[in-house]
Amino acid sequence: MAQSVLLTGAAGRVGTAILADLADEHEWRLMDRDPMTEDHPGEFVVADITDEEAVRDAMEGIDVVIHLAGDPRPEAPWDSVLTNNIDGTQTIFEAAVDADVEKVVFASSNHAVGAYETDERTPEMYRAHDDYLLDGTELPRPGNLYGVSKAAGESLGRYYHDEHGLSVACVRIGNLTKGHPPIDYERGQAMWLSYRDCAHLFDRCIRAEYEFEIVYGISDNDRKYYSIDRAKASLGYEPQDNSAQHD
Ligand SMILES: NC(=O)C1=CN([C@@H]2O[C@H](COP(=O)(O)OP(=O)(O)OC[C@H]3O[C@@H](n4cnc5c(N)ncnc54)[C@H](O)[C@@H]3O)[C@@H](O)[C@H]2O)C=CC1
Ligand SMILES: O=C1O[C@H](COP(=O)(O)O)[C@@H](O)[C@H](O)[C@H]1O
Repeated sequence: MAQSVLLTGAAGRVGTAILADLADEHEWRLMDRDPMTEDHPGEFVVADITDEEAVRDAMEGIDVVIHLAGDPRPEAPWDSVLTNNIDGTQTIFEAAVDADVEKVVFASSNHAVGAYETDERTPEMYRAHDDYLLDGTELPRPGNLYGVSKAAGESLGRYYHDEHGLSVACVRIGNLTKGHPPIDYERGQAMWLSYRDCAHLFDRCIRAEYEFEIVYGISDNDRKYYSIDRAKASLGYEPQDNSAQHD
């Protein structure tokens, strides 16, 4: 059944990947502080996620929120991630609860756990023969302030689930690259997320039933150091791509 979905950060890369495959699958309300130049489904709201009134208006009649908007730069400074990623995400969760939204899907990141990639483990952990695997049950271990902001977003999700009953899925997205895995970048190949697997994974987050989940968002790469078992079991994720097919 088509659901009414609010997609924040719709004009960005992840939003573009989602809409490329799912434009006709759901009823979309798109939100971004930058207007979208290309054709898009549904209505488009130009607003900043830190504008509480605009967010509350955009939340009306929505079943599911996919929250992508934020500063995506691993090197982003604290004032930006505090405003856009932490404060903005809290505004989204609070408004979602007040509007009786059923599910919020939060775009977390590999950088929430980046510091597990120690000098002792790398680069071996990026290779197919290495069996080191994070599965989503480990504690956050950010390697930068951007990663701290993503760990904070996951904690906000846990809180809004436990205290307010919201269904929350946090997707620790790997490296979304269009067409092919990153070239000459072993780490990026290990956490590659193809555009079609990205759209499929977020579609599963819209459709599946869950309480609170943290899953890794990568394709079924031979090199992987993130398990996709939880995404398969709790969401029904069935990725089709593998960076090894592009070697
Ligand atoms: N692209 C990737 O490989 C990965 C992305 N992510 C996360 O996924 C989300 C989307 O990332 P991308 O699409 O790659 O980034 P992007 O920069 O291409 O898109 C982000 C969009 O959010 C909008 N935005 C930013 N701050 C906003 C605000 N305060 N209010 C309203 N709109 C705002 C921007 O205008 C932009 O269109 C981000 O939260 C990022 O941290 C996480 C891991 C990997
Ligand atoms: O969270 C993110 O991760 C991806 C991949 O990280 P990188 O360290 O391999 O660049 C990054 O491209 C993206 O911008 C960021 O939001």
